[in-house]
Amino acid sequence: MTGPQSNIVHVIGAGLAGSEAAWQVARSGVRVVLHEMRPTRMTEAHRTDGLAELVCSNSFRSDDAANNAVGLLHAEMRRLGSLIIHAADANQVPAGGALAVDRDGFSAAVTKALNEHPLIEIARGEVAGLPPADWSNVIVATGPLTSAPLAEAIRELTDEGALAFFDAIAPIVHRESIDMSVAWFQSRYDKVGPGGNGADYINCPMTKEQYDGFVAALIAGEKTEFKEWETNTPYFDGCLPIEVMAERGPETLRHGPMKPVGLTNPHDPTTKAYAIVQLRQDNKLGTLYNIVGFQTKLKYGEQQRIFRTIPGLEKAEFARLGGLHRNTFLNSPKLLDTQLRLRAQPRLRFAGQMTGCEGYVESASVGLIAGLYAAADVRGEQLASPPGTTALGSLLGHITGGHIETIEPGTRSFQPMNINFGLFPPLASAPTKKPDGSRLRGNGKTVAKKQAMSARALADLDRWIADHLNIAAAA
Ligand SMILES: Cc1cc2nc3c(=O)[nH]c(=O)nc-3n(C[C@H](O)[C@H](O)[C@H](O)COP(=O)(O)OP(=O)(O)OC[C@H]3O[C@@H](n4cnc5c(N)ncnc54)[C@H](O)[C@@H]3O)c2cc1C
Repeated sequence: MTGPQSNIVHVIGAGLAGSEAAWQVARSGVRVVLHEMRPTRMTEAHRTDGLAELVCSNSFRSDDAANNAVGLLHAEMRRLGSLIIHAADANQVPAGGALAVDRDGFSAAVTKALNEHPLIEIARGEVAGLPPADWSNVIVATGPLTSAPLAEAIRELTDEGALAFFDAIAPIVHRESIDMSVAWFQSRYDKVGPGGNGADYINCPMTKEQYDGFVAALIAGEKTEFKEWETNTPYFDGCLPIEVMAERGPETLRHGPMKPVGLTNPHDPTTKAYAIVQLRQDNKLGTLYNIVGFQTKLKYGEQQRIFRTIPGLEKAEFARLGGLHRNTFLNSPKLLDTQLRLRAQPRLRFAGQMTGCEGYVESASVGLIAGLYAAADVRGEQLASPPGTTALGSLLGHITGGHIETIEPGTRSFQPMNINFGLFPPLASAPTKKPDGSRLRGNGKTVAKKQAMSARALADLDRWIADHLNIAAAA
């Protein structure tokens, strides 16, 4: 493509995020070059040269916009003219309440739409390092398996610890599902760290019998195997899976993440716990807590079964489960501004899983907003961020600032996250009554809360679209 580079957006990577970003840029009337390295170079997981290839499952998860956060994100993306959701809708296969697709039909539809758009040029070839200096408006959407030369160049631009090559994810629990008649708030030795108040952790006590049973369950629990290409990536610096620690000896965890020192159980102050599991606040809202040091390769079902044996977590609801796999992503809350631009080099904007979201839909949604931001830049405008009450806005909030750094210095704690209601700001007043005036109880309350959050999100998104975008919201 010839012409002044300042009028062109370059998108690197035509996966879920890059394809959506390119579509949104072009839809805004701005020219775009979409760079994709396949088929010249493949990632370890992609198999085709199709754009927006789904590397694993064919599901975009729940399509229930009223009760499920990812379903709500689908609805928001439909209102914003998403190519990815449109192609998914057009290539649906039956999957109950989920939006699942025929993967080949889906990828072919995305490829066709991008190929046929007059403002989009598709350039096949790897961007093997930092983009040329005259590319003034770039979206990097190269995904969890970004090719090595580009990943290395980005790492040099940031700093040693700012670009991760591995997820070592500890499970994250919804705060309201923790039984505080068993657990309690306290920091070890009541230490007040930066931003803390001396009672920053939730502690769950264990007796010797409970601890021994827990260690045995970790060792016996079914694990996910590493893929062959993952075994070559180093991950052992300070993020050993909890079951590997358990295998090293029965006392290892009691001297590691489960040490019982510096903590007193206010529910039973005279009894010393044999081991203590700690949970640390994970988002500014205080709605999510991660289980400290519990990164794991246990299968998801096993994690729920075993972690619910921890006193206080019997009814734990998990916002995400633990894991360990190859994933290239930025420490975005530090490195990116609210417009997803790299602070160190603002011509580079990031999108997709590299920003620290997780999942096909989330990656595409971050591509969508990155495309709108980039197109606004070309017009010399700045697009206001979507409201934090929307699914898109709350996900962006998590990526660019909502996550809190750990209160002990040194450990990097930002981890990729699926959209979930824990990322949304609480309602000004939670519903307490049904439409017939009777009181809501138990699960009914949770359902009503989610529905109220979803309704608030869609109303706020429609207002934002009317105020800031030159398109009509499609219901
Ligand atoms: C093995 C694996 C399985 C996963 N399974 C699921 C799942 O089942 N469900 C789910 O919701 N999420 C899954 N994910 C997580 C995530 O949702 C997907 O990886 C998703 O595709 C991320 O979207 P993206 O656009 O950020 O990256 P991608 O869709 O991976 O797109 C990145 C694109 O950039 C290209 N590229 C890379 N480097 C360069 C370069 N230097 N120059 C030019 N092009 C480049 C790649 O070829 C690719 O096409 C999985 C991730 C992995 C790694």
